[in-house]
Amino acid sequence: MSVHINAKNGDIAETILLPGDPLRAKWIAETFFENPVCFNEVRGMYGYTGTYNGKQISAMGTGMGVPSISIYAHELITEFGVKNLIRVGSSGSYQSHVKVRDIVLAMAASSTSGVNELRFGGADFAPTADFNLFLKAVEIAKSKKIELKGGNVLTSDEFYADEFESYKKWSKFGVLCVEMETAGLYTVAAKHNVSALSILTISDSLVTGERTTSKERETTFKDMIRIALELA
Ligand SMILES: O=P(O)(O)O[C@H]1O[C@H](CO)[C@@H](O)[C@H]1O
Ligand SMILES: O=c1cc[nH]c(=O)[nH]1
Repeated sequence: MSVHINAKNGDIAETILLPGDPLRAKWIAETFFENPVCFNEVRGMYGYTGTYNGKQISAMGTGMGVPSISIYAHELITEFGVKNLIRVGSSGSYQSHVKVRDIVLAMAASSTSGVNELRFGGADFAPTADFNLFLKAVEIAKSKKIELKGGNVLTSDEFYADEFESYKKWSKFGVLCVEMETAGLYTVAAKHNVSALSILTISDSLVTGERTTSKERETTFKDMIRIALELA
């Protein structure tokens, strides 16, 4: 048992899927896992372990933002021995060629979060995906004929930016989309020498203003989850 996770040693698999929304973790477990068992309800941050194709696998919510995912990633790694942390999140597009419902693999995460500036005394740290998980995700997607995009994403500390137009600077430098956790996840994984990958589904576009309905999101999220499940 750790400060925020009420589980015993062995309750959590080496590979865990990490959506921001704890109800998405419950949905993943109930939809895709065989024999899902809930290991955490502390703060309503549901965590489940089951099997998929005979392999043990877990899913747990992380909450929103770098501090929240950093707490859960730290405890999962240091207290429960988790080795592969796969974020399965939603994201807003910054590019006209990145369409609503597309799936993006975050190769790296730029950030407006101050955590790494503090940690590295003002110097930059480039949070990056685990190369092997990235390659494996590409192969899985190919075999399932699921199209992917890959590149730099922005991990923002703001969901409601003061200046909407500020996204255009990132867009100009090729950043594909915005979300709120990947830079934190990749940094904590790097610190503890374990593997992490963020798979993101585009839920809305800052360029066109388009948004998916919750029903459409469920279907497209399924493709992202089908890739993530096979990374175990
Ligand atoms: O859908 P999730 O995984 O929560 O991800 C995105 O959605 C939340 C904002 O609505 C932020 O957590 C952002 O990163
Ligand atoms: O963090 C997020 C997630 C989806 N869409 C956004 O605009 N931001």
